[in-house]
Amino acid sequence: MMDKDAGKKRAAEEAAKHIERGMTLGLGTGSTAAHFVDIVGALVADGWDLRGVPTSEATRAHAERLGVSIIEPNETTIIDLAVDGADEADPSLNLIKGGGAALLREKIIAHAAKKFIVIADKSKRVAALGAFPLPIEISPYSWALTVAALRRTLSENGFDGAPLELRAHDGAPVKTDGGNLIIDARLGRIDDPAALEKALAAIPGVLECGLFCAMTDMVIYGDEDGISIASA
Ligand SMILES: O=C[C@H](O)[C@H](O)[C@H](O)COP(=O)(O)O
Repeated sequence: MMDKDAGKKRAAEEAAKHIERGMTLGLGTGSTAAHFVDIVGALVADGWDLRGVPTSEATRAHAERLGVSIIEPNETTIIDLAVDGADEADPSLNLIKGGGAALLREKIIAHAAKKFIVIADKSKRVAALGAFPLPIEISPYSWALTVAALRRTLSENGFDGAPLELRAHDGAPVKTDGGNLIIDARLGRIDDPAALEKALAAIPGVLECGLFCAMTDMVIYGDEDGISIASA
């Protein structure tokens, strides 16, 4: 059986080749991005001048433990390189993200970065997005109204009756770092992710969805035997 963690680590090592001294780095969230944060920490320990903009409180704590200087998102408008994991990636480099509930901050940072590299073990590579339930971050204010609007928009986009679940842990709704809620939408195959991303973004109360379309410069997949790269 493939050791997924070895693939994640290899992909992170390959992405680290794009780091240059003096860079401000967008630091992603999740088990794959954590390998990249480890490498950034090792470079800083070696004396490299690097700064990190974290996409979650978990990543902030991890980077701080390693001595990486943290830049608040409001303190810079320049992010040289952002590196993050993904839950699925298709051949056009469209992604589903948000399995770890960090999608809103991740998307802000990925969009702002001059270069956005995704790192993943090979199990994340899919022919079409959608087997992974689509995370949708919504405001807790009047969330029932937002979910009703979400159902209408999904129906108009060919996903009539798709099961929607409020993400919960130990019986309580999961709150994102920004205090929002996550709806996981079981859509099945998404033929036009860009159109769906746009439609979902138009719903008041939807803060972001986990579709990241036309944003990724490169996906680096790793497995035990090596890496493969898909570029835009
Ligand atoms: O919200 C979480 C992020 O989008 C993660 O990057 C994504 O879920 C992948 O996580 P992992 O690398 O742990 O599979």
